[in-house]
Amino acid sequence: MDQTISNGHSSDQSSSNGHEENSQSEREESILGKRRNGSPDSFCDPHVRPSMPLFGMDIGGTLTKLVYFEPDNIDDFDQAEQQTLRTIHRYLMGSTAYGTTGIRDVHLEMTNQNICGREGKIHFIRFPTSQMPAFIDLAKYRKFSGLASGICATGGGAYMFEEVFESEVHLQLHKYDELDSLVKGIHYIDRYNLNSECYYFCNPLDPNSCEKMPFDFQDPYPYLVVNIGSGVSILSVRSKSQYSRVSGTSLGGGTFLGLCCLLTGCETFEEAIELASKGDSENIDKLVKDIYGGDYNKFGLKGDAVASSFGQMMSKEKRKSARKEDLARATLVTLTNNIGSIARMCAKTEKIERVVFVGNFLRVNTISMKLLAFAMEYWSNGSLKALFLEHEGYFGAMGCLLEYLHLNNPA
Ligand SMILES: Nc1ncnc2c1ncn2[C@@H]1O[C@H](COP(=O)(O)OP(=O)(O)OP(=O)(O)O)[C@@H](O)[C@H]1O
Ligand SMILES: CC(C)(CO)[C@@H](O)C(=O)NCCC(=O)O
Repeated sequence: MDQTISNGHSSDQSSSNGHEENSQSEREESILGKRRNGSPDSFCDPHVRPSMPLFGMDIGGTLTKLVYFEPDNIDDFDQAEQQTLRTIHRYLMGSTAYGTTGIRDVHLEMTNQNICGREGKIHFIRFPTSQMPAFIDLAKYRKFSGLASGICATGGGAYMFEEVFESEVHLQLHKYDELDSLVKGIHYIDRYNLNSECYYFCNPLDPNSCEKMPFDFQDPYPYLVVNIGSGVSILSVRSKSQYSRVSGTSLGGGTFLGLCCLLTGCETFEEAIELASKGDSENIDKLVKDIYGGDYNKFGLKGDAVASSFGQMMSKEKRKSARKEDLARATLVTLTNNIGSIARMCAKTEKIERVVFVGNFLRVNTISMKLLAFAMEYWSNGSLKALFLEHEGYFGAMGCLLEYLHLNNPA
């Protein structure tokens, strides 16, 4: 299969990086500005009906995320579309698990959505990108080639798998840039989620009273996005249509999972997080007090701060007594703190106070979210706020569908 995959075709994709045309941003302003949380306005021009079904797919380095808009009233469509929609409905809605690895995140489903004059629901589905050959076989078998609308796709895989989709499935991928899509998806989902999308952890410095609280993200600019996927991209977002990628690091969610598998023999992300939840990183890391016997006062370093991640592992004895749980926890803490530290420096350089952490690394991972909340507050003396979004890793997939609707349905 590798032989049939092309790496090319990227040159026709222009990067917007904050230089989107005004007409596009004004159009979006007028579209997105209309409604917040559930008023009956339509997302785009209700007179221009895109053909169904509507899918958006983000093919990432580790996970593929799929959003599907399911119209409520299937009887409104012509016969051919009805047939396709019923088949999709039977397959996708019949279950919450597909094969051994595909999952529909039912808790994230968005109801009462109005896209181009159609009421419906948005569904959120994910599977490992390593399963793409099986997905392509399924698409062939289920005759996805009949989908008049094609599939909107983003992420590196939109480029890598474009040719194989065309030659094997006879399906065109409409490609969109992953970071443009990410920003668009964040703005749409935050605005149109009937439940609160954005949250923070209050009292992050006190483990006994630290708890999740809703955050009003209505007037968010400027803010930093830290997208923790396989790798990490950091964006400075100045308005609905203006952003730039200010930094990134290859030490991301993929690094956590890769190192954890190596060090503990675990096989899945869920297993790695479960191990970490039972571990103690202080058995693995060297703390300031392990070096100073207490605080390093001159530069405000508390004795409990980590001086050297994995620093105890230079000792043979300590290596012998290291438990899998401790190693998993130390790996998680190391990666999280490093990302937090880079995010803090970017926020300082960009003179930004709100830092929004997204990406599937944060899935079922309250440990990292609380650590990031703590790190932002503690190391900035309370001037930075860590924010989180419920739809974690799905913004790119949502955003690329929106890009398609904008381009094809100018308001
Ligand atoms: N079920 C899962 N399987 C594998 N990794 C998972 C899972 N759930 C959460 N993760 C974490 O999420 C990360 C992937 O996040 P995400 O889907 O946002 O990125 P991606 O799009 O695959 O990567 P990139 O954007 O860098 O191409 C993994 O590296 C891992 O740390
Ligand atoms: C390469 C991407 C953008 C793919 O999503 C991501 O994995 C990433 O931002 N990696 C970090 C690359 C770097 O800036 O070092």
